[in-house]
Amino acid sequence: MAEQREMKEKNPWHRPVIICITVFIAMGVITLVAMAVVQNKPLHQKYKYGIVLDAGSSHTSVYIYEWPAEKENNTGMVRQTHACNVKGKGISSYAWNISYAGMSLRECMEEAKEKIPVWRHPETPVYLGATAGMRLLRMFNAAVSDQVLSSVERFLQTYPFLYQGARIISGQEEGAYGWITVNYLNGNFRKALTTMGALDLGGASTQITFVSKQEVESEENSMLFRLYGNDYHVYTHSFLCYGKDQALKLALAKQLQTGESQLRDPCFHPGYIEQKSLASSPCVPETRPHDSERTFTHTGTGNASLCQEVVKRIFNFTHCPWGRCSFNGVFQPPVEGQFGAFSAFYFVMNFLNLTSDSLEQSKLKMDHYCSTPWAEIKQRYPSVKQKYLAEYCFSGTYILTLLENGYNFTSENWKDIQFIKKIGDSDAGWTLGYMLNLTNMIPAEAPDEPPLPHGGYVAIMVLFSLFIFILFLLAYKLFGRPVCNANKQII
Ligand SMILES: O=c1[nH]cnc2c1ncn2[C@@H]1O[C@H](COP(=O)(O)OP(=O)(O)O)[C@@H](O)[C@H]1O
Ligand SMILES: [Ca+2]
Repeated sequence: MAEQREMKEKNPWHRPVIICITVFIAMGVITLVAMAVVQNKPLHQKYKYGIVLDAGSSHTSVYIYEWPAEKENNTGMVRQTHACNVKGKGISSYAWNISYAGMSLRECMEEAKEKIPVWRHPETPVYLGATAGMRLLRMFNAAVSDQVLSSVERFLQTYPFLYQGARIISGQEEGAYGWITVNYLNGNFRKALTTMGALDLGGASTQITFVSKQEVESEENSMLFRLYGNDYHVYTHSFLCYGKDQALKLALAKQLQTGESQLRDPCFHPGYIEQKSLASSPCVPETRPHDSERTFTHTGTGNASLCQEVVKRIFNFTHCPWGRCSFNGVFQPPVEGQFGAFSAFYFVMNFLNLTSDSLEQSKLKMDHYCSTPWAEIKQRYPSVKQKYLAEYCFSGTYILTLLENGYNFTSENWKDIQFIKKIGDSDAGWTLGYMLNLTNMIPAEAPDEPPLPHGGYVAIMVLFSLFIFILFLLAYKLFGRPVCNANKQII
């Protein structure tokens, strides 16, 4: 007994002070590793900002984007933090009131000044891109469209941001940047996944953009992007005058061709009656000289199938100089894959509750909706803007016709169209893609990334420290006593 006690006392592992020291060392290792790892993380995320103004035909929106400053070239980092709708109409409507075009942006730009930290103002880029409304104005009167752009330019330059220009973007750019936006936000580039097509419906133009495995026969519809180490052969087309507001003008002009002053229109609800005039625009050329403002009485008859016949007449399906066409002699390969349909595609289909219906169900619902009397519609939706409300029967029918007869979607692939407004926090639209491109934020080649994300690295370090600690304990249990026993045998 006395020998045993002596042995225990000689074995240092049996002393409580040594046990305590071991535990403290192990805990110290864990704490040190954890602290070193946490300390390596940047102190706090510093954000950078960018502002893009979408000067559309119907109105202007101001978008603010932010991204972590040290992750500028990592794709998937940019997100929309704020959107502001400019009151009033689009900048092209200031053609005869030019000095107010810039001033109209004041409220939203003041908001941007408040939302972005002051110290970031001088390095925050501001871009303005104008779309089909300004394209039409330029066709109508190039000098006036230049003056409108100068007015907004002068105004934007009074702000403390880094002004990067105001210009009319091409239809090709509008389509391509919309496609970049939806695929960037869905993380498709980073993961080298198959991409999603983009369908954008505005007031004055509409865009279709998707990756096609088939050859793109017409050069003007073909774009090549190298993003994140992958090549994308993209088909894109923008139809000027086929946004929903100009398409309505085309449909009215077609029906007014007979020269009557009374128009009985199946695309408007029964009981709808308004005095209107149809001003000539580059989309609706004057059919008769000296007849630039045709006034007429517009009455609704509410019949969706007849409306579809009217809408079909604004497309030319017979002339096609290529292997295959969408309409108006424009080449289009067969649609393939998933599509995101945004802006007015979403507003209209969402209002009509058609975002998750089949093509057949959508047509049946449109029959019912269009034949509902105007008085009942107004009563049912008292808070909806009357201009939108009056036009939803036309707009819904136009969308179904454009997608089915124009782009050749079928009952089978209708489910591949997702009507979307936002992806995460960011609106689907061309603006984000535009900014990503101009700031070179999507690299052509994939940058080298650390093998582990920061969180995973911390977890592994802590687990390893724990593992070492447990090994210490085990070693004590296993080797502490046997040493005594061995000594006993020798004795
Ligand atoms: O809440 C809504 N309901 C229906 N249509 C809407 C709503 N908000 C916007 N819109 C429509 O979306 C379209 C937006 O077009 P935009 O102004 O972007 O023209 P653009 O892209 O052809 O230049 C317009 O036709 C506008 O009337
Ligand atoms: Ca638009």
